[in-house]
Amino acid sequence: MEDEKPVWAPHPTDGFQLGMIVDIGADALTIEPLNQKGKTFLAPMSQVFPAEDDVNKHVDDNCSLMYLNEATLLNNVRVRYNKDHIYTYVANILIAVNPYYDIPKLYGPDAIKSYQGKSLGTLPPHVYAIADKAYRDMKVLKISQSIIVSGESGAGKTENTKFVLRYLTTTYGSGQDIDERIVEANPLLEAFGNAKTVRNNNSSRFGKFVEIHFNDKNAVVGGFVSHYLLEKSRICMQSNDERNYHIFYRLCAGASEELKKTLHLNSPDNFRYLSRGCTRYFASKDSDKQILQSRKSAEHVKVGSLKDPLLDDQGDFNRMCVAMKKIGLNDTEKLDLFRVVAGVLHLGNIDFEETGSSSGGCIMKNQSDQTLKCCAELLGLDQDDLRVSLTTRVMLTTAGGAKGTVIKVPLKVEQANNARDALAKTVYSRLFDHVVKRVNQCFPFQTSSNFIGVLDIAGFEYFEHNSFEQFCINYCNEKLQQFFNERILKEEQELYQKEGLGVNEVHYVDNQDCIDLVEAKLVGILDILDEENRLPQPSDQHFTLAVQTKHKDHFRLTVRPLGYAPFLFGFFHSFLFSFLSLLSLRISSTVDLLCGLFGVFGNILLPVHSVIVITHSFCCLLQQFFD
Ligand SMILES: Nc1ncnc2c1ncn2[C@@H]1O[C@H](COP(=O)(O)OP(=O)(O)OP(=O)(O)O)[C@@H](O)[C@H]1O
Repeated sequence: MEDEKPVWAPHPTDGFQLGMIVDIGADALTIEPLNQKGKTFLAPMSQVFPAEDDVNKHVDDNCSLMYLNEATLLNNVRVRYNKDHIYTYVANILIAVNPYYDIPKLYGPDAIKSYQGKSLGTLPPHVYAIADKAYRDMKVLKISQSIIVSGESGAGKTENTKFVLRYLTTTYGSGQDIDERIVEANPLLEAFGNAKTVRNNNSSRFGKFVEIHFNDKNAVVGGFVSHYLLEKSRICMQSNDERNYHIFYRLCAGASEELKKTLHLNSPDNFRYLSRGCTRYFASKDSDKQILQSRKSAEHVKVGSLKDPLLDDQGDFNRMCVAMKKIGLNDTEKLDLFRVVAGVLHLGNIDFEETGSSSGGCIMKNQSDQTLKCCAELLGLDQDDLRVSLTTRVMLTTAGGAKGTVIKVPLKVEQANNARDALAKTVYSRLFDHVVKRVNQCFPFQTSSNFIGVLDIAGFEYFEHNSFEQFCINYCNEKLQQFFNERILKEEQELYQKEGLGVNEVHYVDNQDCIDLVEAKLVGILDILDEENRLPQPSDQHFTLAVQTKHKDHFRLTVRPLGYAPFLFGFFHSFLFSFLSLLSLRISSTVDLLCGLFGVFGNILLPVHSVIVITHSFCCLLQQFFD
């Protein structure tokens, strides 16, 4: 840091603030903020950074900053964001800050045309430039390329993924309807796999890897979508402000009277799987008027519709039907999909009660008879089979004279409720698998030379109540981060060394220990979990104890005192929930990763793969900084 020059010093709420160093202590600096003359504060030396000469100037690429540190980088992105330049490079990584409104002409046909064949850096940073670079690399190197889109919920991953797909199909498509089909598949996937959460009205609750395939002339010939980790818990339960998957509401709001009758539909608050969350529809002032009062929940009638410029349940239902037709689904297939969706809703309304007999089992409540009938009819099941499957479990005798005999053991009410919910989750997730499979059949290809893949998966998640799903998502993100570490930091540094470049070693947080904790053979959490699963009487307590014993004092593991533990759950299926509230894994943060990346990218060579990094935590920090 140079004398008499402003510095960035930490600010408790704003991230960083500009100030002058007025005194240097043993470990701390005394800072006088530029906008509060006479007021000073102490800041740790390691958290004070030199500022650029002109803090209002911005650069397209963070690597062009004179001083590369967390504060200059944040400031550069902030200044750009305020001018609607939402994209910034870090070499060939792209940072995107979600503008939450349509920036005029940013993605239009002229913009698409202008990025075609242009090297990175010749035009302002853009997601189209990354897509074009991937295409050119694929063409020149004859190697398939991948674009990783990473960031927290609501950061804009899915929107940017869609821009990449649109760019590639528009610019390098064959001009046939296959290009349109690839783009049209999105509304269908989003209807079944997206939901309103507290952070994002259109949150993808599944991860996907979309491949755009090219022939030997490098023209688009087809696509393929692989999907991961659909959030199943949402099918049966959502928090107050969240909703189930869009399709449920779209069907209730948009189905014709005839379809509504066929599917025995009603307003969302009549279904258990919808009524515990938010039951309002997304609608504009006009479309709200078109939805019949009888289809609206009491909450919707009282408070009004949910508002989002991109979402409208009734209109989206009609758009989805058009998209289904465009990608080749006929009316029968369409109706079959809707029948399963409605069947799941009716399944959730089935109730049980104790029989009062000595067997201790339960029966279906009389009032559920009609619901059972609808559900069985919609799902194509025999009513009695469904009733028996929900109220009993099958046991095979393994010893004695009657070895292999099937015995039906009656379930208690709570067990039957669990069986019902498990069936609903399985049916819906199989339906989602089917939707993806059907979408894939819509853009088939005979041969393909190479592909460009776009990975769009949920970023790190940490809620007040975390379930097994958060555990899996975070584990996946740790693996992704390790890939970054290996691919970008470690390999690049090895290359520098090999080539004798005198570049200082860049230290980064290695998360191998975190990954080992989860996946190591025998002692990893997943193996311990499998082991617990095999016990005749698995329990939360025993599992938690096993993890604690095997990983005493592990840096990544926080163990709550046992007396505090919610060991009330009697059934095995739920033990993970209590386990997760007992042990919290300290995950490596995306910000750590970014700092690692930014630390080295001033010197880095271009890697083969293009990478987009979108960080929401980073955006939150920025937001504070901006206010
Ligand atoms: N480039 C953009 N321009 C305008 N609005 C945007 C842009 N990117 C995102 N948005 C807005 O932000 C919302 C959230 O974006 P998106 O669904 O892509 O986030 P995400 O990172 O995929 O979140 P999740 O992980 O929850 O699926 C979008 O519905 C849209 O309203």
